[in-house]
Amino acid sequence: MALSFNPRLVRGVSRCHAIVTAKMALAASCRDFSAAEKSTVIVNLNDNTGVATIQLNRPPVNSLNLQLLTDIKIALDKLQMKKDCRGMILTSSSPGIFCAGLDFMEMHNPQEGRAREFWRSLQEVWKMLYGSRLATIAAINGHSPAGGCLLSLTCDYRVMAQGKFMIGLNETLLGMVAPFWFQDTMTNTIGHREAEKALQLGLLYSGENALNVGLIDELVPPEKVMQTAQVQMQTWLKIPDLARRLTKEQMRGPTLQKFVQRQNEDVDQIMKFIMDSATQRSLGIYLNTLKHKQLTSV
Ligand SMILES: CC/C=C\C/C=C\C/C=C\C=C\CC(=O)SCCNC(=O)CCNC(=O)[C@H](O)C(C)(C)COP(=O)(O)OP(=O)(O)OC[C@H]1O[C@@H](n2cnc3c(N)ncnc32)[C@H](O)[C@@H]1OP(=O)(O)O
Repeated sequence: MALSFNPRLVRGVSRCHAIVTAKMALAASCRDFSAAEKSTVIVNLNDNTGVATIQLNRPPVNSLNLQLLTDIKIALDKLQMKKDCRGMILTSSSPGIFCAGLDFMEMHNPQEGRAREFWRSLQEVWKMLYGSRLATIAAINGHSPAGGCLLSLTCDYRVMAQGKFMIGLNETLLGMVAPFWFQDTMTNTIGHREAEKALQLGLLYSGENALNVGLIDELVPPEKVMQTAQVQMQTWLKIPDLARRLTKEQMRGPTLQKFVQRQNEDVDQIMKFIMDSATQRSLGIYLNTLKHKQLTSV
């Protein structure tokens, strides 16, 4: 079985059971494309529809560490090389949490070499997703702060689960500045004025408010998130691939070009920032706040 769990992190047997059940249900018409035995993603491609699903599978919160980023990249590489794959739905195997953003363990007192590799992997995953030839839909089945929000923003369409879930780029709450390409992705989605507020205040939106500002496209009951994403995917796949893809390239091209020009500079800036003792102090304070559950949404 292609699942590996750290028992300390798994909250109950029911979650494990749900994943196994979901895998069995998909097995009939789908091929398993998971990167490796211990992969932190579950990947399936439905041969009939040409639609793939990538499930983030790193309990308890799918925080993005080097391994998860690497596995996402491998999965995307494989899918994009398959001619018959036309669409991809990005979701989580842990209902209630889409993705908690970057793994604090990669950010808190890191080794510089590892930190560089980590940041380059994040850049690579963003670039691949934002420029993907596939039609992409985020099925946001839970909380989606910071890097989780960024992942969903790379997709062409976002469906989110109703409930007490939060989504947004909350970097300033951590005493951090969302890099320019996080900011650009946000601005391209919700417009300059709303992004200015969202980014400076580190706003975490409720589903309703995210819908109001255009951060997500649909808000549905949790059990309907996947189904809604699949129905929506049919709309995107009705459009001839080449026309849709070239339009996406033209719309996103300037953002991607700006990114490529400044990619190395971005790594250097992030390294300077993350290796600084004041940053680490402020991150330590945030981690302490997190333990006491003071995060709220607007
Ligand atoms: C090398 C480069 C490094 C840094 C780059 C520097 C600068 C760039 C600028 C900024 C970029 C930032 C992008 C980010 O993504 S930063 C991450 C921001 N994420 C958050 O603020 C989310 C924090 N988490 C939460 O709010 C909640 O956990 C939740 C809402 C997602 C889920 O709440 P729950 O109540 O369901 O679960 P918890 O009990 O809170 O968590 C369970 C468990 O998981 C741990 N955890 C949560 N989030 C993270 C995380 N991001 N990384 C690692 N671990 C995380 C949490 O501590 C709990 O652990 P324990 O069970 O207590 O051991």
